[in-house]
Amino acid sequence: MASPDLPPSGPRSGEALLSARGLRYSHDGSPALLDVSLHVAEGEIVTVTGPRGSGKTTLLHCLSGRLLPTDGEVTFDGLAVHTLPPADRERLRRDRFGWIGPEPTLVPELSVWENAALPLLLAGTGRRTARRAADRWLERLDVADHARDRPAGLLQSQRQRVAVARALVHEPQVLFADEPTAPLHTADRAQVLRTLTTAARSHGITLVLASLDAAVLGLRADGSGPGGTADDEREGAAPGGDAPVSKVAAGDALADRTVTLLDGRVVAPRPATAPSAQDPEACSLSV
Ligand SMILES: Nc1ncnc2c1ncn2[C@@H]1O[C@H](COP(=O)(O)OP(=O)(O)OP(=O)(O)O)[C@@H](O)[C@H]1O
Repeated sequence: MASPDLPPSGPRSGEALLSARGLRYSHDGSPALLDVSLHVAEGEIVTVTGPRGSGKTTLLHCLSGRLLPTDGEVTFDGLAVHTLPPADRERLRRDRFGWIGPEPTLVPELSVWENAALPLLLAGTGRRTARRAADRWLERLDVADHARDRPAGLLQSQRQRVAVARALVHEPQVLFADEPTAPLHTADRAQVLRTLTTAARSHGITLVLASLDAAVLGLRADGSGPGGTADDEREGAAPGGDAPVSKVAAGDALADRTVTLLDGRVVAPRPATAPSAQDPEACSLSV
């Protein structure tokens, strides 16, 4: 939850796990990000919203090292992501980040459980252990019955659930989710969003979620928001057999903080404009 004594600009860079400063990015000369700064604390759930074309996807791509910014910097856990050699950046993305896109991109030749277990298998985890972890997430996402099927035999919405399981199976430090509920029906959206945010809370995963979906902003962990389902009850047991999922207190919004982009700039919370004498960084467009 956003602590009331946090400044509206979000955590200061000194406390942040993930930081972007002065990010600019142009697609073939067409500007998509214009001086965006963002600091995300460990375990924080931040929603990035804004109209179509405002730069949400580009921001997540830059933060996760999938794109290198034209200007500015991205740091994660003390690492300058934008200057890492490609192989190191690849390893960082594979081992410590998770990614969910708006379309499920699964490997057609692999079974559903192998797809879900892929991050563990690539990291050298034994097949039996990887299978167990994948099965637990597939169950939680209501697709365990398809564990042995090929992705082609599933509905698009089921494939997206498998993609969500794959993003969570290695319990990444940061999970980037770009419109993760786009292929889902309204009722499914609520469950998948809740599974994502509950998993993030229980496993201390930092979540950066880009969404046009008003439900992300309006849903309540007690199910009182739009499209709430009874699936909360099933989320008590955490995959991995570790600490039970701690539910967010009733009435709390699922995201800690929302950052709004418009035309490649942060427009809310309003960026600080006046630097203070003690705080020279406060003059940057920082949220
Ligand atoms: N591959 C690309 N080539 C050229 N321009 C692009 C490309 N990807 C994005 N853009 C442009 O960059 C700007 C930001 O796009 P981006 O996809 O980051 O925004 P978005 O907020 O995620 O939009 P949406 O909600 O539609 O996904 C838009 O003007 C878009 O047209």
